[in-house]
Amino acid sequence: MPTRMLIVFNPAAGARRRRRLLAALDLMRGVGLRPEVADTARRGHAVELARDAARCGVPIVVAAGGDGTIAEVADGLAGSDTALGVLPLGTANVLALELGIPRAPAQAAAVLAMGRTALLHPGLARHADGRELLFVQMLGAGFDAAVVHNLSTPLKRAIGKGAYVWQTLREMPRYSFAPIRAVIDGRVEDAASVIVSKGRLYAGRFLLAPGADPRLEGFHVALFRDAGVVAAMRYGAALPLGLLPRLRGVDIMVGQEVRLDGAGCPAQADGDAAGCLPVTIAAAPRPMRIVVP
Ligand SMILES: Nc1ncnc2c1ncn2[C@@H]1O[C@H](COP(=O)(O)OP(=O)(O)OP(=O)(O)O)[C@@H](O)[C@H]1O
Repeated sequence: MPTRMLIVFNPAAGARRRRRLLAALDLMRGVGLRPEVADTARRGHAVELARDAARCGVPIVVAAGGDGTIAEVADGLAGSDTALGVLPLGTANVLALELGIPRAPAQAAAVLAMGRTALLHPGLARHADGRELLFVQMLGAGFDAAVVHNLSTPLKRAIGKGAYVWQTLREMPRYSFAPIRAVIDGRVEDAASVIVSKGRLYAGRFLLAPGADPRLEGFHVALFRDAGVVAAMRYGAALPLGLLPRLRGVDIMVGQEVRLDGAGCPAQADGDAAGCLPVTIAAAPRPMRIVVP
């Protein structure tokens, strides 16, 4: 009996991604899978689609998109026995890179057909109004979140990662660099920006937190101590060179529970805007299974 599988796809992501999805679907059918596709109609819809599929006992729900879509599908599957699959069709695909999930449709389909799973430990951010947000890769507060909040989606669809570079250059002269207070398992730390990471990588293949692994519990918290344009330029230049974790003014701490405070400071989770501080971050109540190579 072929394995049932729901593929959750964001049609707003463009015709090129639809073509890559169709190629993957053909290959999946060829290796005995029975994929059904559900298109999202709006932001947040992937949570509902995944939750409904899990209630119906679908064994695997595949997020066909980037980290934002993966986080929404993971949110919908939380607490169920349905495994999360990934077809990396996003702009940065950080979780897929982290776990070695291939981008090419043929190889990605083969991974789903094998169905080997690992445990994934998502993070859960709680806002002051009680709203909760699940994330699989990272939550950023401060400068990188300002970039995400003000990023133009049409530009991102048109030029991909270049849109982040463009927006970073636009934010540098105008971002306020308001101070952030991080409380990591009770230790108080001050920073200009903070990234609470589940994984090693950031913004693609760039090294942020050596030793971090989304298959393990806990968080690596990168504290960017220095404020201002010059510091932001140093951090931005060190990232693609792989030097960020060793850079003066960057400290990485490990913890299980993180509280971030900073009046009006923007937050982003898995590359999507996630309101403002304060937030409290802890492990999601239950780990989940993810299909891996
Ligand atoms: N039908 C839709 N219309 C508008 N937005 C949607 C729709 N479906 C999903 N979205 C939103 O689009 C966001 C971005 O999608 P996704 O993360 O898959 O691609 P990406 O941003 O290009 O990839 P990456 O996270 O790797 O940069 C998702 O977080 C989701 O909330």
